[in-house]
Amino acid sequence: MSVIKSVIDKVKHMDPDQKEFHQAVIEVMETLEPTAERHPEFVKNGIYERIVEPERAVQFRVPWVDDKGQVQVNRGFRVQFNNAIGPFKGGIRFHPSVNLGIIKFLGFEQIFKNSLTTLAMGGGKGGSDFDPKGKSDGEIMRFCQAFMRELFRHIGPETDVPAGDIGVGGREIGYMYGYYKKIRNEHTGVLTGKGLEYGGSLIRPEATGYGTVYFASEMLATRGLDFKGKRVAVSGAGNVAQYAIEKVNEMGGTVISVCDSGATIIDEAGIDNDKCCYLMELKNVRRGRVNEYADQYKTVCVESKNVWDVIREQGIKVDVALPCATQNEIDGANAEALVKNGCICVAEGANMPSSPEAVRIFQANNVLYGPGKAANAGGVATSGLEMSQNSSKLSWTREEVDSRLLLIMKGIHKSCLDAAEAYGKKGDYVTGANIAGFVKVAKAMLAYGIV
Ligand SMILES: NC(=O)C1=CN([C@@H]2O[C@H](COP(=O)(O)OP(=O)(O)OC[C@H]3O[C@@H](n4cnc5c(N)ncnc54)[C@H](O)[C@@H]3O)[C@@H](O)[C@H]2O)C=CC1
Ligand SMILES: O=C(O)CCC(=O)C(=O)O
Repeated sequence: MSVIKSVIDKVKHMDPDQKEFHQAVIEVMETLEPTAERHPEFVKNGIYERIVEPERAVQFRVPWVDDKGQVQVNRGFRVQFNNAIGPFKGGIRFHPSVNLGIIKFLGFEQIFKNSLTTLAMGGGKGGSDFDPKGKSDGEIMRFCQAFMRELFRHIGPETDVPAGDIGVGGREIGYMYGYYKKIRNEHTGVLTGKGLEYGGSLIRPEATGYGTVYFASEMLATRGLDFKGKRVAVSGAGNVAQYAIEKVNEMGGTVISVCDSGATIIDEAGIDNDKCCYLMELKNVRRGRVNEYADQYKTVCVESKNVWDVIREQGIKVDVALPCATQNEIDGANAEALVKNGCICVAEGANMPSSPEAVRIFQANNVLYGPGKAANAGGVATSGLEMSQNSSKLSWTREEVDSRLLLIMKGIHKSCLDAAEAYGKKGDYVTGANIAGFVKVAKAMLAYGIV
């Protein structure tokens, strides 16, 4: 039996209930088969067996008091997956669906993504099953403080540097950083995504969305195409979606959709910058739902369905798809419909938003398909730039950070294509991203011996 197959079997056997983690491991491992042939030293030194096992996974109790004075208890996680090439690095997710398997899938993906950025960052991820929806600002603060009350002992600027993800934005990072500073009595780059006043980097809020569009633009350019005049479907309405919309508008495309977990909006006239500002205020300040956008601009609003279901059911034409909400939001039927409706490019702002069947359909139909670990790496890359600024106690201009982000995204695009070609899979961004990300980490692990 090949080492890859036995690693996959073992992962399934050890944690049978962690289906998202299995999905991520299978997707990566199946493309790494040729690396095992070309690098027998990886096999001999158990690199494949070791890379699927986190360095450590911490689970903890998060007790906090709600506005009614009642004690609530949530579960917190930090999975420190791999620090071969730098401190553990990856976001924190607050969402009711969070469990150990989901944090492991995200932490595993982060290893390869962070490696692709060329910066010195290992892979990690954390989160809680806490649901921020409908919570008051005071409740959010008390929860963030309770979460950091345990997390602080596991992280540090040279050890593990968390950031935001679903349900964790600037406000939550502020509360967590403030509490860390209080109990550690030190001002240090232990979190990224910080406010500009206390060590944050310009462009970090924009970076994941902008980076995804930069990546898509590179993919389109391989076919002599660009965003001008393209109809673009975006899902989600949070951090990644908002700045993807802004950048698509700048590049001359028209964004026709957004969604949250309550509804999908189809705006045939396009979500221009004024409407995007309205969306940002609605989501980031008023913490409202997207159906208010439909009331404001008299657009289509479909309750309880995601963007991809609505596109399929209504036969909506789309040139480019930017899924920016959550994992497995595009299933096989949705992928078939996107292909049928003319989609030529999919760049994943979210982590693993396409099911394995959807990925197969995109690839079989010659759709330019950019997996999340490559397409959305601009966020963590800019977190790496925030770490550099914190270490040197400098703040770079917006132009400097944005130009570095663009260069990094172009570099990732090239590494994916180069690795794919070198391993006989020309044009396959999935294989390219996995192999390019993996080989660097594997060589570092090899250098350390068995530790
Ligand atoms: N924030 C960042 O820098 C990065 C985020 N990502 C990924 O991008 C995705 C979005 O993250 P953010 O924008 O940061 O989070 P966010 O919390 O700001 O926004 C998430 C959006 O997706 C929607 N959403 C979540 N689950 C949904 C569901 N089941 N159906 C429909 N809509 C749903 C939410 O309503 C919200 O509008 C996630 O997959 C995250 O892991 C990836 C790289 C970096
Ligand atoms: O900026 C970071 O460290 C985390 C970004 C993240 O969570 C991701 O890339 O999925």
